[in-house]
Amino acid sequence: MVDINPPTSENPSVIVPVHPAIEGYMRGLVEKTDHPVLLEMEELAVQKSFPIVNRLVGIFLETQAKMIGAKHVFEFGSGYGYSAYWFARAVGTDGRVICSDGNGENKGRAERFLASAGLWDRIEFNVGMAGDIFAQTDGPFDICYNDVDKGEYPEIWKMARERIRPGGLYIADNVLWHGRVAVESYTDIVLGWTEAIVAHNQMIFNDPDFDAFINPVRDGVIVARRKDG
Ligand SMILES: C[S@@+](CC[C@H](N)C(=O)[O-])C[C@H]1O[C@@H](n2cnc3c(N)ncnc32)[C@H](O)[C@@H]1O
Repeated sequence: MVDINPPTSENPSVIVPVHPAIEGYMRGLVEKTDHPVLLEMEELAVQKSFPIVNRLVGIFLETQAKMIGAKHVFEFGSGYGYSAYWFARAVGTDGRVICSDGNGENKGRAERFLASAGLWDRIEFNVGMAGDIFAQTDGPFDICYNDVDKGEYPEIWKMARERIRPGGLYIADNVLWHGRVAVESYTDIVLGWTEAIVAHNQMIFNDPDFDAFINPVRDGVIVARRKDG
C-alpha cells in the first residue's frame, strides 16, 4: 500500500488524514461559496493562527444542518463566529444558532462579521463556559456542535446527547487530532487531550442510541445521529 501521508521529521507521530492535494482539489471546487465576510474571517484566522473549521468543513456543517431541516443549533466553542456563519445560513430566518465562547472579545468580532453577512439576527451569542450556558438554554436541539478545549469533549458529549431530538445530530470537530488518535506514540499539544478525544469517540461509537461516522476532512469531524424512537 502506498503511504500518501508520510509522518514528517518534525513530528513523526502526527499524520494528515486527507492528502493536502486532495483537500486542495476539493477546496477548488467550492470557490462559488466565497463571500467577502468569509474571506475576512479566514484571513483573520491565518493572522492570529486561530483554529476555525475551514471552508470545506463549514460547507459540510451547513449541508448536514440543511439535510435535517435544523432550526435550533447549539455551539460549544464558537470562536468569532466562523462555524456559526454556516449554521446560521442553514437554519434560515426563522431559526436560531446559540453560540457560546469563553472569550468575550470573540462576541464583538462575531457580531461585526455576522451582521455584515446579514446573519446576526439568527444568532444568540453567550460569553462564558459553554457547559454552563448549555445547562441554562432550553432544548431540545436539532444539532449540538462541539469545538471547545479537547479535554472537555467526553463531558460535553455526555451532556449534549441527552438533549438532541430523535433524528438530530451531535457534531464535533478535531476528532482525529491530526492522527494522534490512531498511533501509539505521539506528542500532545496539551497533556490528556488525545486520551480525552479517544474516549469521546469510543463512547459515541458504542452508544446504542446513535449512529456515527467520521468525515476525515481537515482534522476529522464526527457526526452522530440520534436514532428515532
Ligand atoms: C477551536 S475554537 C472554535 C472555532 C469555531 N467553532 C469555528 O470554527 O469558527 C475554540 C473556541 O472555544 C472556546 N472555548 C474553549 N473551551 C471553552 C469552554 N469550555 N467554554 C467556552 N468556550 C470555550 C475558545 O475561546 C475558542 O474561541
